[in-house]
Amino acid sequence: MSSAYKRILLKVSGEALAGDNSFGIEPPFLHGIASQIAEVARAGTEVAIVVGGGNIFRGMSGAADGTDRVTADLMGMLGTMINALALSNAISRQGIKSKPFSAATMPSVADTFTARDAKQALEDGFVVVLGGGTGNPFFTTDTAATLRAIELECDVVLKGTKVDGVYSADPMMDPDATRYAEIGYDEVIRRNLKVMDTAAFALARDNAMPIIVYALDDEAGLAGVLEGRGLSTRVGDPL
Ligand SMILES: Nc1ncnc2c1ncn2[C@@H]1O[C@H](COP(=O)(O)OP(=O)(O)OP(=O)(O)O)[C@@H](O)[C@H]1O
Ligand SMILES: O=c1ccn([C@@H]2O[C@H](COP(=O)(O)O)[C@@H](O)[C@H]2O)c(=O)[nH]1
Repeated sequence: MSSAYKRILLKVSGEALAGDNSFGIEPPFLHGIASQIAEVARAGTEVAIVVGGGNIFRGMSGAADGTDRVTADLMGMLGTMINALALSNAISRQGIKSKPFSAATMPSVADTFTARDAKQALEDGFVVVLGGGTGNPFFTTDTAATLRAIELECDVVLKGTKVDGVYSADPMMDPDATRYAEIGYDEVIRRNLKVMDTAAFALARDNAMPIIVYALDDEAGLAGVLEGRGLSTRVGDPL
């Protein structure tokens, strides 16, 4: 296997960890994703991961149910930490060194994220799994993924999710939606395509960080997507 990328930032959707359920972590899905990550790491690509938390708690829905937004977002960020611990452990069980970091200080749980320490861990051959999002309310793990990719000088963000790319409309809602093979940052923002939030796309644009959106259950797997096989959409400046 050969990949054009030396260091990648993989965003793993929290919802994908729940598999066919709407909540929690399903071990076969967790271990399937960990095995794809281990394959890529074994082949020499440095991998940093940001995990979402949609399978545990989303701040917006908590706030809609009456919890104040800041508290609800803190709960959401803690949810991503649960996923980060689970994924880091699953990667270690594949025989690949992995270290979780937390955006919030919780020393008995994980090292606190600093770009310096996370970069050092990557250079030492660890897959780093970054929980707690950006550490700030009113953000998402998509923005955290883009931010960390820039801080860690990654070559690309891979957004692994339930759909196989960016569509003209939400493909879960509109069966006539069509997939883009490639789309520019400004167009994805102008068309308000919701596969990632606008803040994440704007940060990526301003720092020329390319994003590849693909389905975590793509047959080609993460390794194949990195080699340009499988279905995906590249968001970025025209090649
Ligand atoms: N134009 C679009 N193209 C593709 N997907 C879209 C589009 N608009 C909305 N979506 C939806 O965006 C979803 C992916 O984003 P979402 O933020 O919900 O998930 P995630 O960030 O991967 O999950 P989590 O919050 O659990 O980590 C897809 O499942 C899809 O239904
Ligand atoms: O930087 C961040 C990242 C996340 N949150 C909260 O966590 C949940 C889960 O994250 P998803 O990106 O939706 O998977 C999110 O709904 C926010 O409530 C945050 O506050 N700040």
